Amino acid sequence: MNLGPYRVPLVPPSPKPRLLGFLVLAGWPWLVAVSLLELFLLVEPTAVALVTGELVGRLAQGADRQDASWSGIGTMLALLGALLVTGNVLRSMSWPLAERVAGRIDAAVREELTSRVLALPTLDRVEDVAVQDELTTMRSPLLTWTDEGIGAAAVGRFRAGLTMAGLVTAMLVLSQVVWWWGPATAAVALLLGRYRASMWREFLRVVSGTMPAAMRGRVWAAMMSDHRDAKEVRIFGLTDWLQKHADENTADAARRVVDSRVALLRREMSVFLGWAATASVVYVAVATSGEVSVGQIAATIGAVSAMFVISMSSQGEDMDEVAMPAVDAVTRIRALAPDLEPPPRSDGAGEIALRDVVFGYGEVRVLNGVTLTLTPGEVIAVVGVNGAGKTTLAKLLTGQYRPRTGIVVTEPAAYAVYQDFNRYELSAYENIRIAAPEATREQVEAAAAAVDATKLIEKLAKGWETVLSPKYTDGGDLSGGQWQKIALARAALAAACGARLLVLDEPTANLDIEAELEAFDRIRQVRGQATVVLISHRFSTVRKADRIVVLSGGRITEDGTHDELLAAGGEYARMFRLQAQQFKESA
Ligand SMILES: Nc1ncnc2c1ncn2[C@@H]1O[C@H](COP(=O)(O)OP(=O)(O)OP(=O)(O)O)[C@@H](O)[C@H]1O
Repeated sequence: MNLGPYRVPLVPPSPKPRLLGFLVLAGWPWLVAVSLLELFLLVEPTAVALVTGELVGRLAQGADRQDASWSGIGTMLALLGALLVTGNVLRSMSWPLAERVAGRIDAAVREELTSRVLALPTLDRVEDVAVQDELTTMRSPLLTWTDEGIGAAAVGRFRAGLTMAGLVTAMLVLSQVVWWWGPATAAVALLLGRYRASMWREFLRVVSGTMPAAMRGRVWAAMMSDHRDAKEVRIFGLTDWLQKHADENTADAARRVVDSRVALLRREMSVFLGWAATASVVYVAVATSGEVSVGQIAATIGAVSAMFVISMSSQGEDMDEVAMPAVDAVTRIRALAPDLEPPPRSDGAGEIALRDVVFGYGEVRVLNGVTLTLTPGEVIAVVGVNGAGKTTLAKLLTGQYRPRTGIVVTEPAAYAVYQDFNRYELSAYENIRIAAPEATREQVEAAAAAVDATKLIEKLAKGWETVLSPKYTDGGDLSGGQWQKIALARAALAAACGARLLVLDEPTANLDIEAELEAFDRIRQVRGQATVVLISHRFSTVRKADRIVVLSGGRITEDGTHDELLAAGGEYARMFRLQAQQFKESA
């Protein structure tokens, strides 16, 4: 079934993603600093060659005439010393500075994307597979073995662009002797540099190709030691099986990387030999040209080695290869069209209602014309088989999804406890306070007391301050039911702090029957003015609601009190009797 353009599609990149465009995120002072430093370092080898040539020339002249101009030689020596010292100092700063600039770019990209995702008003956009894919791709280069992201690629590309300045300077020195020597040697340098860059690209492609196997290996290996997986790994005797999979995947990835690295080393040797041959030809040509001074010979030797250093130093294109999918992903996330309409909000009269609401995930329609009006302050239960769309309905009621068609009027002051509520690695106190960060200590403690969670918290190693995770020393690991009490305490706190709509999506599934009934009674007491929507498969609790609706086939098919629905003899009555029968039989 085609549901039409339910989501605003991701717009293809326009204009084309441009790596260098990310540089501005580092800030202009940093860019100027990198530019000046890199330009100096690129020109410095040639400047050293020139000064050396001049120095050697003067020394030779002086030796001939037995009257060396010592002041000129002294100046040249001072200049050479200054160049070498400054060059070495700046060279040691080059890498840290580039890293800093790259880090600033990556941080700015992360910050921007986080705020873009947070700005998406409804959850369906965040849950969109395409958006999640883009976010994963965007983050992935930061996780690869190269540890390089968009920032490093942009800086690399920028530095590669600057190398041309270095090459031109060295070329001019070489051309002083015979004009075409400069361009000819620079052409060879460029070709060899490009060949080397293409070899590295090939290597990176192989490494990227091994990432899935390496990741799989890591996942298998992690399952053997993860405390959550440990119980099944042991009971099913999976250790050897997992180890085999982990080894196979890791070994395969490692072998491909090593083979590729060896091939790369061999090819790099050929580049170096090629350059050695080129340099030899130039040296022989200079030495045999006859009309060249000793100084020019020295300058030529320096310029040739400067060209080699410059052409080999550029890693820019290699980094492009790793980062381009991320650059592409960032461009597409930036192009995410803003939502056309804001999420549903209250009309101010406290009304909460859905009218002819249609909603689906992708092509699959889940709600197919739901109409439901909640009376302020009532406790309404929603029942239905697994997958009927109860949680989906809850997310529409809390404004987290927008209906495809139809109208949702809801209460902005809404709070929900879903089945898969978050278990924050925070203290017990913070785990409850998170529902209303402005709450006072008294309110948090009262909320815990309201759902009978105080005792369990006080028994923890550090009481309220115990981090609720076994990963920490003195951390606490709660049972499923105990965690649900924490989640219910959040709901109680939200109600105490002004929530007008509480959605409880199977919040008591892990509690025993007695605890569940008690929890439900307590929530009723502390909810204040809030309307409560309860989703549950337990009819012992459901029957206590003021009203019950049945969700079936994407619609509300039954609506009434427990007694009314039993008397109607529909699906509710059938489900209720089935559960009641099971209880009788097992009693
Ligand atoms: N984020 C999602 N993306 C795609 N499909 C989804 C998503 N969430 C739910 N669904 C699908 O929508 C349907 C309704 O799911 P929902 O969770 O609303 O049902 P439910 O009535 O709460 O089920 P249960 O009683 O098992 O909790 C299911 O078929 C489910 O697979």
